[in-house]
Amino acid sequence: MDQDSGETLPPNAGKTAASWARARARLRQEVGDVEYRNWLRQMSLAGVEGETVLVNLPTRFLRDWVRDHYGDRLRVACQAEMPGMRQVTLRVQAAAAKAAVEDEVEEPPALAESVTVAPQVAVTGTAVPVTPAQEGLLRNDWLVPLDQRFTFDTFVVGKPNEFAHACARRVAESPAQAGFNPLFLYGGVGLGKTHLMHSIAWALRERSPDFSVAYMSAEKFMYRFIAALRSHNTMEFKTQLRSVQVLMVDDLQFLIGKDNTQEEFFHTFNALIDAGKQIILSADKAPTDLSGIEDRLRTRLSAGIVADLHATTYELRLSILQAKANSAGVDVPSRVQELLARKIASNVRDLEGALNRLVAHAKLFGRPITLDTVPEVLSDILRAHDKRLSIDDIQRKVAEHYNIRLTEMASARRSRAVARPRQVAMYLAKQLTSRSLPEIGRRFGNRDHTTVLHAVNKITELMGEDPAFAEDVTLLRKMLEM
Ligand SMILES: Nc1ncnc2c1ncn2[C@@H]1O[C@H](COP(=O)(O)OP(=O)(O)OP(=O)(O)O)[C@@H](O)[C@H]1O
Repeated sequence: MDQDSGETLPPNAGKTAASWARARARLRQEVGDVEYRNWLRQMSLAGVEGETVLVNLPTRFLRDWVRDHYGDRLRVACQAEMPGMRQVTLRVQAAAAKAAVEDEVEEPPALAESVTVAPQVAVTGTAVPVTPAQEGLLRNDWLVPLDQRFTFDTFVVGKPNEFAHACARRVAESPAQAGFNPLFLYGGVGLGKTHLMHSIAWALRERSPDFSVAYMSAEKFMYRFIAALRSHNTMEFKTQLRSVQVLMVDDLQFLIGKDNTQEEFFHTFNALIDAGKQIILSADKAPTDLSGIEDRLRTRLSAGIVADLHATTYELRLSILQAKANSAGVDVPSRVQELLARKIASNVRDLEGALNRLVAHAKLFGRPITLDTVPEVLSDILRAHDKRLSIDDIQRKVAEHYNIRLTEMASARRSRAVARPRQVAMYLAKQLTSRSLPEIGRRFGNRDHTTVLHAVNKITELMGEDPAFAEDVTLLRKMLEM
C-alpha cells in the first residue's frame, strides 16, 4: 500500500506499517466499527517525515471530515503506536482508497499482560515533584488530549443522566471534596461517560490553566505500566502519575483479570487519595459488578460517589439530536429527528453517527434531509437495528401512534377513530410482511380477506389524495422498517 502511494518510507518501513496498522486498529476500537467504516477505513499511510505521519484520504471532503472529527484521536493513536511521532498530516490522494481497505487489520494486536514483573517498589505518601523533562513527558506524550467537543455546554441533561451530570459538575467546582472522591461513573457503551470526564477536565482547566489533570484510558495505563516494567523505569512511571492533581481513568473494566496492572493501579489510587488528589473513574459496570477486580480495590472504588448513566429515553435522544442538529447548522426536520430517536435507541454514539452521516450527505450533495433520505443514506445502520416484523408489532405501533387501544385492532367497532388506524395497520401488514390477505384478516378479529383488500386500496387512495396523511403513513412505515 505504502509503496503504491509514491512516498518513501524509512528503512524500517515494515515496522512503520505495522505500527500504523496498530494505530488504526486502536482508533477503530475507540470510535467503533460503524464510524470507522464510514469515515476512517479509507485512510492510508503515505509515509513519515521527521515526527509527522503522512496520511492519505481519497477526497477533500473525507480529509476535512477526518481532520475535524477524528484529528485529535488519530494523532493520539499514532503517538501511542508509532514511536517518535508527534503529529499527523492529512492529505488528499485519490489512489489511497483501495489499498487501505485491503490492508486493513481486523483486530488490534493484543497487549501482553504476562510480562516478568520486577519486585514492586511501593511508593506511598505525597507526590514527588516532577522535573521539567518529566513535565514535558506528562504534557506531550503520556496524557490523552481532551476532546474539544466534550464540554458541559454540549452535554444534554435528561432524567437518565442528571445524577451523574450533577456529580460531575460538583467535582469540577470543588475537586477532592469528601464524599465525592473518587467519582465513579458507570453505564453502557456510548452513554456519555467519557464526555462527562472530559467536561470536568475542561472546566477545571478553564478555571486554572495550570491545574494538572491526567486523563487516560485504563488500557493506556496498562500499556505504559508494562513499558515502564520493560525498561525498568517504574519509579518514573509512579512519579509522573502521582504528580497530577486530578487523575481520570476511563474504561476501568479493561483492568479485569490484569492482576499486575491492578496492583499498580491500587497503589497509585491510594497514593493520590492520601495526597488529597481527585480521582475520577469510569467503567461499563458498577464497582460491585466488576468481577475480576480484586476485592480491596473494588471497595476503594465505591468509597466516594458512584453515579450511573442510565440508558437513554426517547425524550433525551430527541433533545440530543436537536442540540447536535442545531450546532451542525443544518436543518433536520423534526420528523426525521423523531424517526432517528425512536429507531436508534442503543446508544448516543450510534445516534450521533447516524446524524453526522445525514448531515454530511446533505452537504455533499446539496440536498435537504428528508424522511426519504434516511433509509437511503443509513441503510447499513438501519440494518444493524433491524428486526423481523410481525403483525403484532405493526398493530402495536399503529395503535400507539394513533393513541387507540391495541384491542381495537381486532374489535368490531367501525367508528372512524378506530377503523382508519385499523385499516392503516392492515395496509402496513400487507406491505411489510409476507402474510396473505386471509391470514392478515384473521389477525384483525377474523375479518374476511376482502376487508383487508378494501383497507389496502382505501389507504393507497387516501395517500394519493392527502399528502399529510401520506406522510404520516410513510413515517409509520419507516419506523417499523428501521
Ligand atoms: N447527554 C449527552 N449529550 C450530548 N452528547 C452525548 C451525550 N451522551 C453521549 N453523548 C455523545 O455520544 C458519544 C459517545 O459518548 P462517550 O464517548 O462519552 O460514551 P462512553 O459512555 O464513554 O462510551 P464507552 O463506554 O464506549 O467509552 C460522544 O460523542 C458524546 O459526545
